[in-house]
Amino acid sequence: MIKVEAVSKSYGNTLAVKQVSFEVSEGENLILLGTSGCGKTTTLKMINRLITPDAGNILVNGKDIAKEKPEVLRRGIGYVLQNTGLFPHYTVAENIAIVPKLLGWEKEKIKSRSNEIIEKLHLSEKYLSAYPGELSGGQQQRVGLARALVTDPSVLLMDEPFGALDNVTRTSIRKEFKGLEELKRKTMVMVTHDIHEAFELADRICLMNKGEIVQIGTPKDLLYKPVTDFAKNFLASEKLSLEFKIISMDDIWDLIPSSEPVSATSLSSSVSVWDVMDKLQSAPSLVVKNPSGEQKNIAFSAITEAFKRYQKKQSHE
Ligand SMILES: Nc1ncnc2c1ncn2[C@@H]1O[C@H](COP(=O)(O)OP(=O)(O)OP(=O)(O)O)[C@@H](O)[C@H]1O
Repeated sequence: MIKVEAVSKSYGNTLAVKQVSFEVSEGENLILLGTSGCGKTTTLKMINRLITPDAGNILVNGKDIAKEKPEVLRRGIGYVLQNTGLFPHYTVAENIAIVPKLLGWEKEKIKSRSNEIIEKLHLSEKYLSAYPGELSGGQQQRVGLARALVTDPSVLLMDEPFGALDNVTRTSIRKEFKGLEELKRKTMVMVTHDIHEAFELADRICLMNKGEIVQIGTPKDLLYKPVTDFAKNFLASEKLSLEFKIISMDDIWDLIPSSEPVSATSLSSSVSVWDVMDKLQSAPSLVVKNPSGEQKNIAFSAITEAFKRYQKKQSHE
């Protein structure tokens, strides 16, 4: 659990972070989102004491971090840096082994855990002896994540973890990231300026502007209940595509007419409207099943109609 209480930081005359407070529950992924220079990275780096706040308190797992030795604190917090931050003259195995070595792990334990984490992140073991420069951007990103996860820390901080990747790699790695078992129990704070990334990965989003928090809430809160014009305008140009991605078939289930299923295979109703519409490009209809086992046959007209009605309902709430 992470608790940030009224934290501020200035660089000379620049007030980079002003009275920022938030909590991240165990197992939650909070994403700091905002325009360039709004204080996201400074906020993140204060959580592992890479930057010292001028005022306020930060607690990690109940302990005031100001009272802990920075190096001890950092060994317990996974950190994925912008542009991976891998040491170019260390092999992949050596990069991954940095924190385990500091913790005094036996050689064999380092080796077996490195192999395990590399496999979980879908990287071949053959890369362990390679140097970062010999890997693609996506592979380097996986190594950065492996290095942060190797000691299985309960807290993970990530600064634009997919920032250096091209759009196609970024989208696919993001999907994979979402499904990673190793990340399911982690308490995470992630920085991004990419709205779609934030909406796809966050449990809650902390929208920042000029060093201050504008709004903290679920993706749906931000879309349907923006608290200021800034929040509304920040998302305006992407609103429709974000809605397609965060509205699930569960959300619109009751708005879709019942019908007899016409296929033996079915999709889970937890999928997004976007995913179903994507699949409907190559099939006239498909069957979706909800958690109680009810199945509905979904065609393009039914889903668009239900989606429109859902949008209307939200705007009236
Ligand atoms: N070391 C520093 N010295 C002086 N000013 C700094 C320093 N680091 C950050 N700043 C300034 O503090 C403000 C917040 O910077 P920060 O990097 O936290 O923002 P950010 O939202 O992460 O931006 P970006 O997305 O561009 O990385 C900016 O105005 C930035 O120029």
